[in-house]
Amino acid sequence: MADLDVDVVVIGAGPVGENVADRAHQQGLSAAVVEAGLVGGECSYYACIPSKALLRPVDLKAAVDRMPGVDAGPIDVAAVLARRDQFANPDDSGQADWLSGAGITLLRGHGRLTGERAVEVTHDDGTTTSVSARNVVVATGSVPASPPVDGIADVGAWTNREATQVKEIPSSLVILGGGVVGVEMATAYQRLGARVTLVQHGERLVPGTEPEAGRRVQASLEADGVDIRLGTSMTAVRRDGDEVVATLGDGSEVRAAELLVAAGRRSTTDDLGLETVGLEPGKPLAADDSTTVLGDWLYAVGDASTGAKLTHMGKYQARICGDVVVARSRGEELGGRYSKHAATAEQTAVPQVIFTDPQIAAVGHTEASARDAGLSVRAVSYEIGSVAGGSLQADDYDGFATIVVDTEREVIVGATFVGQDVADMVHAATIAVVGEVPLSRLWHAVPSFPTMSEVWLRLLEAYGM
Ligand SMILES: Cc1cc2nc3c(=O)[nH]c(=O)nc-3n(C[C@H](O)[C@H](O)[C@H](O)COP(=O)(O)OP(=O)(O)OC[C@H]3O[C@@H](n4cnc5c(N)ncnc54)[C@H](O)[C@@H]3O)c2cc1C
Ligand SMILES: NC(=O)c1ccc[n+]([C@@H]2O[C@H](COP(=O)([O-])OP(=O)(O)OC[C@H]3O[C@@H](n4cnc5c(N)ncnc54)[C@H](O)[C@@H]3O)[C@@H](O)[C@H]2O)c1
Repeated sequence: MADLDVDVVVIGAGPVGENVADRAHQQGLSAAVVEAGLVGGECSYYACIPSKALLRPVDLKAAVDRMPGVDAGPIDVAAVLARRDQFANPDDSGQADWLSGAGITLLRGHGRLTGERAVEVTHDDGTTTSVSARNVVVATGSVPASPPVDGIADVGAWTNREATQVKEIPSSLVILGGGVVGVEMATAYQRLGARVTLVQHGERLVPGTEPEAGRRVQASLEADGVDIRLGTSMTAVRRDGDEVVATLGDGSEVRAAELLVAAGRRSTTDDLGLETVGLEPGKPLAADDSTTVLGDWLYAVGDASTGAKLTHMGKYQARICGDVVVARSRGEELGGRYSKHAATAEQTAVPQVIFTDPQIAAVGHTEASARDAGLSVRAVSYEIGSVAGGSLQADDYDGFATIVVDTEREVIVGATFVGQDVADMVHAATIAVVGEVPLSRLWHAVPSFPTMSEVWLRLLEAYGM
């Protein structure tokens, strides 16, 4: 007999795990979540929330500085860090209270599968709780990947945790990785007073985006004074007194007070008992569109899975997963594409906002990824500064929009917006992509004057409407 028997046990109470439990519980199932660290996961304390709390003030100051007649004054770094603490104080009692208030059992400890529909939780004091559950959901998130750099384990390198919880901005920072974390943290730290060097082994920053987006962010970071080293890897790193000394592939050395490793993330599936159910530990769990991994009982969502490593996509998978578990518990058939039981947007319309200056807000395909997927596409671009709303938003507005049009169906399969304050513009594109709205109908979606959304009209005209 297990110590606890529930309909659903979720391993990992990050934003994604919490949402699965809530969705299933709200529809009448009993649910428990197992959490080894903080309820709320990486996103709340060490990732999305604190990083954006560091970025919003520097973004706002840059916008004000671009506007004649208003004066932002210098940044009060201590006040910025204090406000960050209000958002991301690593105390999870509020989130734990929310779970218990919602009627979801919280088991603090490390969860492992011990066989089909069976989980054991090892608590901090070494005691264990056995849980039997009709459904087991893996929502264990991810940890930073460690690139193969000699000496990296011995220099006290920062991960996203130290970077987002920092108490004092270091005089200098070398960042390994020019992906999303790398460019966001380069923006924040350079503008909060550190001298930043960014090392990226590819030829461009944020490689998954339209190439011009990476170039604009690079130009802006360089204008801020960030030293960007593209096309070179870090090969070795050592401490020399108070400094870290990084050796790059071209033989050059970079010295800085701290090193931040931002070289991607690895799904946390290595110590999860996956071998007890015939799965290989240490890899992202491959789930189908219904988020199912095995049979009708094992599911994977969020960063632990092969899906997009983004909070909003994980929470979308969580809603799908909760509804699938509920449907199966009621003996109902699962619906198809675009039902509540299929995470179809994972294949067609993943949105992401990168909070650099300029911001990059994109959804669906880039031109290159659409061609790689075998689509016949035409991409058109337009400078946002050339529409009245853009020129009013900022002098010399630096930014553009691109739409990728499937020429056979005449629908948009991807869009990218780059520039100041474009974050919220991407959702209109997400609706157009998911809705497969024909261009002939989009022509009647009239953007208000004078807003930056008028770029939609110019894009359609550029396409030939
Ligand atoms: C610096 C940074 C900034 C980011 N900014 C954004 C952003 O702006 N927008 C965005 O959409 N995404 C952002 N992301 C990505 C986002 O943080 C992740 O996609 C999101 O946290 C994934 O949620 P999750 O619940 O799957 O995993 P996590 O948040 O990692 O939570 C997993 C939880 O599972 C627990 N756990 C793991 N193993 C076990 C176990 N065996 N037993 C019990 N508990 C366990 C962990 O302690 C953790 O609390 C950012 C990431 C980083 C690193
Ligand atoms: N605003 C957001 O949505 C947001 C913000 C931060 C992070 N995230 C998510 O968190 C995840 C992790 O972000 P990330 O930036 O760590 O990963 P990433 O995969 O976006 O970027 C890692 C980068 O590091 C580079 N790299 C890897 N090894 C290297 C080496 N040895 N030397 C030099 N460069 C090297 C890669 O070329 C790559 O560009 C991503 O999935 C991202 O989407 C999202």
